[in-house]
Amino acid sequence: MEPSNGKPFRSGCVALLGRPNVGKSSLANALVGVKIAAVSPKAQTTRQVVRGIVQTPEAQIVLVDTPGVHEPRHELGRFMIRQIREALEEVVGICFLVEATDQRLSSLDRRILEWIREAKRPTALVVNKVDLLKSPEALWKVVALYQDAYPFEEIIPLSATRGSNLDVLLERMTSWLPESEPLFPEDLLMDRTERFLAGEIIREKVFLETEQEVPHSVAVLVESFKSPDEYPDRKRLSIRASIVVEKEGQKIILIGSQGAKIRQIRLAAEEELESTFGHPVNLDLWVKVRPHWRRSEQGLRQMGYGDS
Ligand SMILES: Nc1nc2c(ncn2[C@@H]2O[C@H](COP(=O)(O)OP(=O)(O)OP(=O)(O)O)[C@@H](O)[C@H]2O)c(=O)[nH]1
Repeated sequence: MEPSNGKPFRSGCVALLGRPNVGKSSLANALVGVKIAAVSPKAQTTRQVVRGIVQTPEAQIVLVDTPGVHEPRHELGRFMIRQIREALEEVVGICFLVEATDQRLSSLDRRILEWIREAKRPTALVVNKVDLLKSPEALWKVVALYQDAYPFEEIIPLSATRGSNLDVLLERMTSWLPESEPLFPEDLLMDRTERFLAGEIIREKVFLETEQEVPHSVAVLVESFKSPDEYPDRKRLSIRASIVVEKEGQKIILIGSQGAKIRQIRLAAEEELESTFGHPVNLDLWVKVRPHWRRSEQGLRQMGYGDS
């Protein structure tokens, strides 16, 4: 495949890596231009690697959005960490995301830097959330903090939510890619199905509407996903999903007084599903209890978190 400027086409995978909540999924969504991954102010929103595809005239950049690096406390956490390690083997470059307001290197950051050393890939320090900074001096401080710990090839300050400096990041990532035919079909935006995305949108709304341990105990199973073509009046997308929690008490919280909480979640999810898929949506939500599903491999597999 020849791009318009006559240079050979490039294609490859680049990892977005960092602690929970630094904005990896927000950056993936901003670069792809549509939502491919759930975003919330709570740590560990992302649980599975999602690949988002950015197509430019010269290149196809496959962004590998990874779960936040954390100290796992159960099988789900270990599954998330395994995926991150596997992703690092597949990529040709790494974007290490940190926050512009960071004051010191955490133990998680140090662990990530060890993995980066082992991976031996070109790595950019991506300082996200620069919109929160009050002065340019504050940016120099955070850059110096991380630069002292690792010789990054590139330093790119940006804001994923404001969309600033994304073009510079894309340019740098493109320079890492080998000459190659596109890895994915050109019209594809992500490596997951619409059904998967629907489940993630519902789970994101649970994260946004619940507190403490409840969001982390939740899995969403999309039981049925019928596109308008399959639905009798041919105009609505019809989705039935179970929100699975670990304890009866969590189920009561999720349903809320007279069903108020689950209704709020359903309305928020319907609104986003409609704008994502471009059809009116009928969302049927059920809450189920599966004790300790996060603690066993079998429980994880039942919730769709299987090792590929
Ligand atoms: N102010 C500001 N907030 C941001 C920016 N980027 C992301 N955020 C917010 O940071 C929070 C975490 O964003 P996510 O994209 O879910 O972070 P993540 O790194 O994918 O998180 P995990 O799934 O826990 O690994 C959300 O509330 C985002 O809106 C930014 O550029 N500026």
